[in-house]
Amino acid sequence: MTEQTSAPHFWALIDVLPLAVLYKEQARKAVFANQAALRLFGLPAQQNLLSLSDIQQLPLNTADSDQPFSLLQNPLLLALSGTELCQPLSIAGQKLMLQSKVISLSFTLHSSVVISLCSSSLTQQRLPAASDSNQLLAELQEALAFDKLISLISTELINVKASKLDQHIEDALAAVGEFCHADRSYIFLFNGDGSMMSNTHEWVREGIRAHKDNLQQIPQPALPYFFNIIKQDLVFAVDEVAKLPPQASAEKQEFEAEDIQSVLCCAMQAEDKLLGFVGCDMVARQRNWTSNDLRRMKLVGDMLANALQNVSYRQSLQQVTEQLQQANAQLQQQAHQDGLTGIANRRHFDQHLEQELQRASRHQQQLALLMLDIDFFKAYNDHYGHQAGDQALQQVAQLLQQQCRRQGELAARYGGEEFAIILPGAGEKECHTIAKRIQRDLKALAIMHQQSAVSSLLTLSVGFSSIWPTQDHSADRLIAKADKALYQAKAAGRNSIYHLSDVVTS
Ligand SMILES: Nc1nc2c(ncn2[C@@H]2O[C@H](COP(=O)(O)OP(=O)(O)OP(=O)(O)O)[C@@H](O)[C@H]2O)c(=O)[nH]1
Repeated sequence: MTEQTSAPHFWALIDVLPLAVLYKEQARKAVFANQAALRLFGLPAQQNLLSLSDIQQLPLNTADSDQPFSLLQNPLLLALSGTELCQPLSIAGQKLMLQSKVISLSFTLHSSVVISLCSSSLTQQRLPAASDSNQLLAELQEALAFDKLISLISTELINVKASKLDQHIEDALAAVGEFCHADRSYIFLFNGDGSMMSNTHEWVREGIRAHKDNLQQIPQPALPYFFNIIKQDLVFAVDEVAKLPPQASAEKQEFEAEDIQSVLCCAMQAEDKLLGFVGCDMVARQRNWTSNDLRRMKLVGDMLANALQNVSYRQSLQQVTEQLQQANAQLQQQAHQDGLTGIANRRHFDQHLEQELQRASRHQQQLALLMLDIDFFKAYNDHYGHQAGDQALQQVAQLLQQQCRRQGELAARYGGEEFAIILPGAGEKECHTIAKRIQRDLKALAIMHQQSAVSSLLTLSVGFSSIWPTQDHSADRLIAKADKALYQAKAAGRNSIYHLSDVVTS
């Protein structure tokens, strides 16, 4: 017995009652049967914990025709799923009355179902009349239909996409509105600190006025009684708005302005956080809310709260993922970029040259490398200052970048005032043309250099090498070749273009 409850005294008492009792905490699977129930079903005294499949096997027949119940109409299963019943039936020819109640006991976290089976003669006066039986049947069918619909919607809601959430919420609101015979059902969500609420979704019966648009950002002081009750009790149930207490005058005024006669709201909580509430109104007539209405509303509230929470988790996860991806891309770019000039840095240059060498070797294409160095740059720095030197480096870098228009072409800062350009597919003639164009464009920028020995403007020297790469070619060899040509251009007087030993002065 200790398996299904933390209150053994309570069970010791129930166990010896002469009345047959079945008990199930809603969060647990097993159903506890007391001694009288076991005797009634002809089960051994020790088998006081029954599974749902044990329950299905019990010899239960209809009261009038002694036929076994179909699965969907089995009153024990209906009662255990939370439908409150008062129904005649027969067990082994004995006429009995089944009564079930959903209750909350202080020592259990969840509500529980208590089912009693007693001789129908004891409850003769409470037996339903023929018309009541039809009513009972209609209620049962409705309860069943509601449970089916809700389990369908909740299955859909488990992994609902943000784009489909609104549709599913509206379906759930329509279901709860219909099954609670309400005229309007809705969801309100609280803002971050719970000081304001807004109507986010609404369902209205045909002919009933919608109010959603007028119910946005309602502050707590506007409806203080309602805010307090829903936050403290998690349920706000009013059968007759006219009978609201004096301290609820603001609420009464608001409800009357919306022609509301009865209201039922249940909090939506996720992980102990109050997200908002789901509720419904009676407009055309007044209604005394039943425990079934409350159960349905709670069920829908829990379901929607979970769905809203899941979608919000997934959205924030997606947001964080996107931020991380952006930060990663930025880091990646920074790792490949020269801080001063913004063009490729030496690390990027090395990787790119290696890739292009392999590609050129695979496709048997030429690959050219230009090395470019500003002339008399120390003198420029000394004369115009380091900051002006930085600006000149940036201008040159931009100019070189503009030369790289085709796929695979890359301009990089090789180090200090030395730059490099990788030109896949370029032969000597093309390299020379590009080098000339660079010198011409630099001249057009007209960066003054009074201390230069070759010109009054900033100039640069170029060395290049163009090869047909094979497996044996290494990046180091290509760089060494272009660098040697650059050295020769410098030695030959600067502001020159050199291709190994062939000097072509500008
Ligand atoms: N402003 C600035 N100057 C730099 C930077 N990196 C290197 N330099 C300077 O570039 C100058 C290079 O001087 P050298 O290697 O003597 O060459 P040079 O004066 O250009 O002479 P040649 O190359 O022979 O024409 C040095 O004064 C460095 O301080 C930089 O990021 N900013």
